[in-house]
Amino acid sequence: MLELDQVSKRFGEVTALDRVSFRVRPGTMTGFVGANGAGKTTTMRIVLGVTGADSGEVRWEGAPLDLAVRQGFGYMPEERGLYPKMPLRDQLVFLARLHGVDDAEARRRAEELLEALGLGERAGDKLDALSLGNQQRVQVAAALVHDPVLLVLDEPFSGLDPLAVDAMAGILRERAAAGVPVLFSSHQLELVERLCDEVVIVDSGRVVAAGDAQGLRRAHARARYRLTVEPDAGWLRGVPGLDVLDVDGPRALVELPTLTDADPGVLRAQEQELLRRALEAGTVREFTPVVPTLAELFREVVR
Ligand SMILES: Nc1ncnc2c1ncn2[C@@H]1O[C@H](COP(=O)(O)OP(=O)(O)OP(=O)(O)O)[C@@H](O)[C@H]1O
Repeated sequence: MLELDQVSKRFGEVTALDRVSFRVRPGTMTGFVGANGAGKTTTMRIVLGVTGADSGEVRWEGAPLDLAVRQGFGYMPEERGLYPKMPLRDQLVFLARLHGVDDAEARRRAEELLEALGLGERAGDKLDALSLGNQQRVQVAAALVHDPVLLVLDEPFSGLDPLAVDAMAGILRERAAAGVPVLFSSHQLELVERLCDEVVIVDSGRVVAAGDAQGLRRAHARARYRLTVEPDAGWLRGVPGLDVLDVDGPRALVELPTLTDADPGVLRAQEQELLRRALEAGTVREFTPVVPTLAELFREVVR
């Protein structure tokens, strides 16, 4: 497991990271989200040792990181760092060799990865002869070629078409399923929601929410319900304290004034009161809690 413990970093007057703490567990895909400049790249660079932290600690399996441990990590940096004029196979072999993999094994892995990424036939082509999406696949191959114990990827999905997104997602999922903790940053919240077990949300260098994606969506949002009350749900607009997000004939989407992780007694009382009013107003066909999307959670915690 990777652990960040109170990691802080300043660049002159700018506080890039302010006591950032979170964990990336074995076998999980963790999505790292935050607005531009929130501190994602800086965090990843500190994990990989590209940048040093001012204070705090990063640990792997409970021990502070050193060069040997970092050698075992796989990193896809934001500034894609491969050689445009070098054939794909040669780049991957070279990178694996840098990580201490012997030549025969490096060749075997390079071929296997290129095959798995649908680039087997392009192994002898130069990187700059490939489309952007295919270059991105090679970038991820470069992060994987030494069979890393941890994967850290900065925006691996940016610029990919839907098919390439699926291919990339499949590769990352497979690594996670093999027990590798996977941390990746993305601005595509629907994608993060679809792929991740855990999410970490940063805002201005601080972690504002972290943990199980489903649980966070529930805990950080206001209690929301889909209501269908025949013949018409317009009366909901007159209920004090109720936020009516949408009404369409008998159907409505409403929010109680309470967070879903508030005192369960308070929440239940508000729910019952709403239901009582609905039963008075007509025939209740539907009264269902609605879990907000990750994008909605993001807007709620990043203000
Ligand atoms: N080398 C540097 N020198 C000065 N300031 C820096 C440097 N690197 C990052 N910063 C600043 O630190 C803050 C965090 O930047 P960082 O690149 O980590 O954000 P990010 O979340 O990755 O953003 P994006 O989504 O735009 O990639 C920003 O205010 C940025 O301007």
